[in-house]
Amino acid sequence: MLEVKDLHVAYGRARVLFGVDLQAPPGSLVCLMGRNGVGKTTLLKAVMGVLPARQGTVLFDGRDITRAHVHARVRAGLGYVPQGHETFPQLTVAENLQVARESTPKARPGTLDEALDLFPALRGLLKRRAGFLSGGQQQQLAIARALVTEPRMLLLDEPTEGIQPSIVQEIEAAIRQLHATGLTILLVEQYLELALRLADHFVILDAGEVVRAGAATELHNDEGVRRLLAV
Ligand SMILES: Nc1ncnc2c1ncn2[C@@H]1O[C@H](COP(=O)(O)OP(=O)(O)OP(=O)(O)O)[C@@H](O)[C@H]1O
Repeated sequence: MLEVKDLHVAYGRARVLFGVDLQAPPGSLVCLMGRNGVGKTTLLKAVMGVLPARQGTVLFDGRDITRAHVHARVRAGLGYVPQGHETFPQLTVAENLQVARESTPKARPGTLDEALDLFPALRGLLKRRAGFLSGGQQQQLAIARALVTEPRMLLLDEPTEGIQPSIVQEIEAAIRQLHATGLTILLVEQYLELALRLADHFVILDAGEVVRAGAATELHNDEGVRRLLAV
C-alpha cells in the first residue's frame, strides 16, 4: 500500500533523512520507532507531503505521490494525525470534525458516526471548544478528525505521548479496532510494550537511517533493539 524508497529530507541545509526505505503492506500496522530526534516525525511529514522529498519516491497503491499536494494525498486515502494533535482550539469539537469532513466531500455520510462510535466520550463534547478539552480528548478528536476523511491508511504520530493512562488505553483499543477493520496504519510510538502489543511490522530509525526492520515478533526479547530505543 505504502512504499517509501530512498527518501532524503532536509530542513534547509540540515539533512535529516538519508535514504529511508519503508513498506506498509495493505492491512498492516507498522510501528516506526527510534530515539528522540532521529527523524520519525520528518518521515511522516514527507509521506504526507507537508515536507518535500529531496530525493527518493513515495508510492501509494503503486501511484507515485512524491510531488503530490497534501490535499491530493488525503483524497488518495492517506489520513494524518500529527504529533501534539493540532486541533483547532477556537472551534468546537463538531466544527473541527466538520472542517475535515468538508475537505473530502466524497466521503460516505456514515463516517462521522463511525468516528464518534470509536470515541463515544466525544459525543457529549460536540459543542465544546477543542481548546477546553483535556490532552487525551484532543488526541481522540484528532484521530476522529482524520477518520472522517475516510482514509485507507492512517499515519499516527505518537498518539499516546503525554496522555493520561486511562485515555492511553482507550486510544490503544481504538487503534486495535481500526486495524481489525482492515485500515493500514503507520504508527510512531515510543513505548516498546505498546508497539509490541499492536504492531505486526516494525521499522527503527537511527540518525535518519533505517537500522532495523522486520516482523514485530522479532522484537521480543531483543537486547539490540532495546539499546537502539534506549529503553
Ligand atoms: N523545522 C525544523 N527545522 C530544522 N530542523 C528540524 C526541524 N524540525 C525538526 N528538525 C530536526 O530534525 C531532526 C529530526 O526531527 P524529528 O522531529 O523528525 O525527530 P523525531 O524522531 O520525530 O523526534 P521526537 O521523537 O522527538 O518527535 C532533529 O534533529 C530535529 O532537531
